Amino acid sequence: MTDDSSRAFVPGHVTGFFSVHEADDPEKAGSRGAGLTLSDGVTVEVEPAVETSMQLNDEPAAVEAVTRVLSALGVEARVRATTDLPVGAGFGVSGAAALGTALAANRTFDCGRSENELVAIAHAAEVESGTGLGDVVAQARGGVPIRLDPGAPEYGRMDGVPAWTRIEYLTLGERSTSAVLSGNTDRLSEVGVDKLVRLVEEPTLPTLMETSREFAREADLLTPEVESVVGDVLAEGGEASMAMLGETVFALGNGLSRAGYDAETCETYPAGARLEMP
Ligand SMILES: Nc1ncnc2c1ncn2[C@@H]1O[C@H](COP(=O)(O)OP(=O)(O)O)[C@@H](O)[C@H]1O
Ligand SMILES: CC(C)(COP(=O)(O)O)[C@@H](O)C(=O)O
Repeated sequence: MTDDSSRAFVPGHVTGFFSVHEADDPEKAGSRGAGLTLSDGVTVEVEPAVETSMQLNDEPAAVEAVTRVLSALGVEARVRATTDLPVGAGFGVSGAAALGTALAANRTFDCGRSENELVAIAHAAEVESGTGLGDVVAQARGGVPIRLDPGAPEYGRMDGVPAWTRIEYLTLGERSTSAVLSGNTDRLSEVGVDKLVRLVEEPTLPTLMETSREFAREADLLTPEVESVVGDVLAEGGEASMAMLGETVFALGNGLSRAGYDAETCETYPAGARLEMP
């Protein structure tokens, strides 16, 4: 790191179920739903540059939400994001990169914004890019977030499942979030609201997993591969579901390895996105 660079860490976030809420103002648009933030996340380093550029795991990369954040702050920067998480697989990597860029750029360039203002900038950038609706506010909160109302901090009401757990995940392939979000989401949203009502009545991890499984099936998002892996975990007495929106299965505890899969391991992340010590 150079003297004038700053670094932030943002947890990954898997959504279990969600409903889409559109609005003209991207700060008011978003999703309601629930998921888990993860100790596996994205580290973002920002330093001043003559012209904006971005790298993801040391390769040149384009994440629209990141460039939108830099434009909103009126700065040109070199952004370096690193992550062990698969990209485009339902872990909110684009939201994490946007939020990490907002936090680190604010410090590097002395932009003088508050945390809520930076979350709002990253949320709006993510919504306008079509790559996510609720990841940024969940990643800013940490834990096992329940998104009661959609939108940036000024609008979105949040709660959480008071829990900590080890998590395993297995990615079978990529799935474009923007392709799903730009299609008809009426049915998906109807099911998502239904599951939210259930989870609010009983805010526990088993209910989160059960409602997530029902959502994936009833909203017609399951693929045969994901369904078969989830079925194997359940058959061994474990809890698993599909990460929205990706070809990814996540399980509580050691559910995937117990079913014979070679899975990645992490845990829920108790806190929200944060700047790191220089
Ligand atoms: N190697 C890559 N694979 C997939 N997406 C990538 C890659 N590099 C950059 N991107 C960008 O990252 C973003 C991924 O967004 P999304 O599909 O919502 O996935 P995620 O669930 O990880 O947030 C998109 O903006 C895409 O253009
Ligand atoms: C499910 C999704 C719309 C996209 O999530 P991802 O593919 O991880 O960017 C998320 O942002 C949400 O609102 O819950």
